[in-house]
Amino acid sequence: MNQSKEQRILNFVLQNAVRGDPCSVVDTIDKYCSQKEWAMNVGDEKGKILDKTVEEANPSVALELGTYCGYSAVRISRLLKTGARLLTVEFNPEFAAIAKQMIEFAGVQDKVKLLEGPSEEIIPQLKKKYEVDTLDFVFLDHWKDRYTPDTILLQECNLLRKGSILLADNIIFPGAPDFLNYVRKSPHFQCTNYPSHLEYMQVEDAMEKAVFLG
Ligand SMILES: CCc1ncnc2c1ncn2[C@@H]1O[C@H](/C=C/CNC(=O)c2cc(-c3ccc(F)cc3)cc(O)c2O)[C@@H](O)[C@H]1O
Ligand SMILES: [Mg+2]
Repeated sequence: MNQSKEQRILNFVLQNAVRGDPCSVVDTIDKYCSQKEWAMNVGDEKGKILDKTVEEANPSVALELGTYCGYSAVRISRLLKTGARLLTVEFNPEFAAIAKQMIEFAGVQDKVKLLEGPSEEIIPQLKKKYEVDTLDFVFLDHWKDRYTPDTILLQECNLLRKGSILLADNIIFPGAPDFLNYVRKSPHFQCTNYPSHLEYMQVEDAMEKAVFLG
């Protein structure tokens, strides 16, 4: 049975990156996906915006929606302070298996907890089952039509606090128009737009930061 693209990405990392070195894992995925096969990792240009936002948030507890191969989970967790943790949600079992191996190879498994299942099921479990009080940082990079319902769900579950930082990928391409509308019109969010480019391409894209005001 021939391999999936995601399996090929993982194999390239296992053969070319440095075990235990998250930066080398991130760089190796970018090398593969820019030179051999495109894949929907946030990439290095938008990744630098992600880095800056994570550093601004300096989170104790971070959430990622849409793990995929684990590129941004490795990218985020490499910046976390001692004792801080990232919860990342992925409902495709094949992708979750790839991401788990990617996270372990990078050596960040003690900082990252991969939660398998749909976000609308996982989010309501975060407080009781995963001992979350509130989230300091949320990275939205899953199906674009889920950004808004999940942002509403996070509020309904009391998972956001004054100053919680949400960062959403793909505001322009593929686009998340209803999310943009929702957060920009809401009195509960202070929004900032970060123009960039689609990963590995010269196509316009952007990220949106939405700070919860309580
Ligand atoms: C049910 C809620 C829910 N719960 C848990 N996991 C969920 C989930 N919904 C989705 N997932 C997982 O998240 C990942 C999906 C991510 C979706 N991302 C894009 O579609 C995207 C596309 C382009 C692009 C495509 C084609 C182009 F031509 C150009 C650009 C670029 C980008 O950066 C992109 O992020 C997968 O692992 C899903 O299994
Ligand atoms: Mg994306």
